[in-house]
Amino acid sequence: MLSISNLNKTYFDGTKAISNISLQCPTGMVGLLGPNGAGKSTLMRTLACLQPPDSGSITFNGINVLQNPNALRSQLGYLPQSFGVYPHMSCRQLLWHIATLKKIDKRQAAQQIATLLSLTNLTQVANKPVTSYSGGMRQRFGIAQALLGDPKFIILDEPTAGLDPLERQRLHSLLVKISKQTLVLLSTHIVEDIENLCSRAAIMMQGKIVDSGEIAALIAPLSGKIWEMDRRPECGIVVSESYHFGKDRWRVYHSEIPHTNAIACEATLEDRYFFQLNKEPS
Ligand SMILES: Nc1ncnc2c1ncn2[C@@H]1O[C@H](COP(=O)(O)OP(=O)(O)OP(=O)(O)O)[C@@H](O)[C@H]1O
Repeated sequence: MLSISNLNKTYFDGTKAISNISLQCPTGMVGLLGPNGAGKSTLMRTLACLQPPDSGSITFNGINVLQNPNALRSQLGYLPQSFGVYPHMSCRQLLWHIATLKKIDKRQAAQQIATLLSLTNLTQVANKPVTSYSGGMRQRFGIAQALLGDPKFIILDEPTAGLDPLERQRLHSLLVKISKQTLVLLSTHIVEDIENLCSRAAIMMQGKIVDSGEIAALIAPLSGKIWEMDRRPECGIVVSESYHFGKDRWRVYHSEIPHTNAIACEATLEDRYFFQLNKEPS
């Protein structure tokens, strides 16, 4: 269980990136949703012990993370939004280097590296420098290094960025499997991925958690009140305006049918997220 209490972080220029955040995350996959600049990466970097908060506390399975960051680091896998790699080192060499830093026993490291290369579909190119990789291949290397050492807490900041649909699907299957015994904190702008993969989610805006919990419970207040229309509605609250086959499509929140042509829809996490975005002052 990850437990965050009253966490605050203000940068030197006065930006309050995290504002009194409290959150409980049990084992499983937890989604972190929020618009650009909401503070998601700041929160994840803080949880990964890469920057200290100004105040607050973090515990993971009984470890006081801020007092004992090394105890967390040995159980942590972290994929940042962007990362650098040593030039000229191959993917395999880099994974061995990281395995050494994580103090993984040599036999276990050999086994894990072979498995992770296969799971991330990098075995064929494992001896090429990571700097020569395409964006998606590089991202898959990032995922492999995050999973090295069998971590009990995995933080993934936009893990599917740059992945083609097949690789994205492979990663999803892997994450669902891993999260049966591991806490996976997943931040992505693809709301559908969070709805499909996670049992719980937290919505973050302007440095604050505005709602969190089981995804079914987050969506429940919109249930039976979401309608889809091909024209701008005259009543109700517009949740989102999008396109399908190039044609306008509005999703509307209203307690009763807003127009004879409106189609009743199952409420989604995306509806819930847009509903929240519309409520918050920007
Ligand atoms: N090192 C820094 N110094 C000053 N301000 C920062 C720093 N890092 C982030 N910020 C600011 O903190 C706020 C939160 O940024 P953060 O990167 O955590 O948001 P985010 O939710 O991850 O955004 P995105 O979805 O765009 O990645 C933003 O206003 C950002 O400009």
